[in-house]
Amino acid sequence: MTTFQELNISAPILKALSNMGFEEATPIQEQTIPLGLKGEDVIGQAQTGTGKTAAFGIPMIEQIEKKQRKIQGLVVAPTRELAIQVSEEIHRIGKFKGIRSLPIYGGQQMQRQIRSLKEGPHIVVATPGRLLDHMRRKTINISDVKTIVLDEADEMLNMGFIDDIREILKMIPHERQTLLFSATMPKEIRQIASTMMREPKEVKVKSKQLSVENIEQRFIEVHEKQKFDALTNLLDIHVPELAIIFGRTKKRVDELTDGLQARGFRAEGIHGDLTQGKRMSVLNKFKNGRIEILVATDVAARGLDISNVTHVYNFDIPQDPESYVHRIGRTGRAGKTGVAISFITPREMPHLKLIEKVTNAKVKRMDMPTLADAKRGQQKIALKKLTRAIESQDLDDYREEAAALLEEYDSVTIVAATLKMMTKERRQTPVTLSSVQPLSVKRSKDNRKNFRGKNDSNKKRQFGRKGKPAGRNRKFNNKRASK
Ligand SMILES: Nc1ncnc2c1ncn2[C@@H]1O[C@H](COP(=O)(O)OP(=O)(O)OP(=O)(O)O)[C@@H](O)[C@H]1O
Ligand SMILES: [Mg+2]
Repeated sequence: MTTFQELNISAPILKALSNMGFEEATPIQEQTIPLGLKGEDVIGQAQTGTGKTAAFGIPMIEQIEKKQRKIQGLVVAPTRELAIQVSEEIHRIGKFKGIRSLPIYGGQQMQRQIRSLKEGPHIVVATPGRLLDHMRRKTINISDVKTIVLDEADEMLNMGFIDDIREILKMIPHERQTLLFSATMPKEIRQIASTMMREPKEVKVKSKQLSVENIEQRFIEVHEKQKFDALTNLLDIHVPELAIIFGRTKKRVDELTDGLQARGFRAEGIHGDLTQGKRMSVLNKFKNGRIEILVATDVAARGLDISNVTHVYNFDIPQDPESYVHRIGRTGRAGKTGVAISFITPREMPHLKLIEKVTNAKVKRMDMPTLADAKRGQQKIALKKLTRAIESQDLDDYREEAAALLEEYDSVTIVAATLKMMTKERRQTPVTLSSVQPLSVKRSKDNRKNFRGKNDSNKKRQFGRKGKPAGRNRKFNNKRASK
């Protein structure tokens, strides 16, 4: 184990890391920070939740000249929430050095961002679309950037974002340092990446599997129509502290959220069609535990670091194995444990096999949960509460009544009645979801090519949002817009 002192990190950063409770460097930090400090280009791949943000954040911050009020570091991230989160983490790490970091993302007032940009941040963390808007309006100057990071690099270099990234890179000096980080890095993307870098050093943290070992991975084979009941039964059995449920489309997320609320769960949805204000308020409620379930499209699949997410449910199987890795990686972070359950229809079983192959992990089958299991789950909760009350000993106000009851009824009957009252009886409101097309898979040898569903075909990506031909609008039709 390596301490941050051993990595030659300056005192103000060390102080910040210690305040953040970071005692030792994680393996990806240990291996990439020295390279980053030397100014090398790095492709860093390590499992979800293992501290990649600090792995690129620390060397970037170390190389900033504080007195120069120019943007010297640029991080590009695929979603708004991630840009905000990364900017906050950079702010925390750079606090005692006096580093100013600014998130720039769509859905926020341009004027406000322009004002903040004028205040001279050292580091900007941006989503590509909004960054390009500022570049075109000349309201941002990135010609002094020394280090650029693509967080979630494989996502940033896939078809949906690649042209944006090329355009951004054109405006950054050639002698820049380029850092690419992700938990997944398919070969094709790695190749594209290396054309944008100078002799990149590739760091891949050795691990048997692509996903984190401390996530218990299971699947349930279930017909489409049984999915929703299976989900609510499972939730009653698991009683997650915080859970994320992933659905395939925005409509699906809305319907699932409504259905869960109808059955009495504190659930809210997040996807790309909501206003930025709504997206933020839902995410904050989830972080504070005011809602227990976040229903999401893949907009929440990458990078988000919310502690205490104990369960992830893939209500719909993700589009590709990489997406699976990122989705389940919202739990089991920073050494914690987590549970990930995927619902797989019989036709989708080949997808599961591919996920297992690509991630090199076994996803264990579990039985379909029944309503009786769910009721037992809720009884257990009541029992826990009752036991806690018994152990609290703060019962004197109730003893007299209790003694009186015991004269009339036997003790087992009284306890049974108490438990019954305390057990939450789930409303079994019928919920019907619109049907979705299962992911199609041709039974070819290389089924990876055919993994993407019909809704996500490349053909569709060549047209703008309203069926306009490719052009400026094309970028609105990539994954960013469809989440
Ligand atoms: N050295 C460390 N010691 C303790 N905690 C750490 C350390 N480094 C990072 N963390 C914490 O671990 C959590 C996960 O870190 P981070 O979000 O950077 O992971 P990641 O590797 O980027 O994951 P993902 O692939 O999902 O984006 C964060 O809460 C972060 O503050
Ligand atoms: Mg990350």
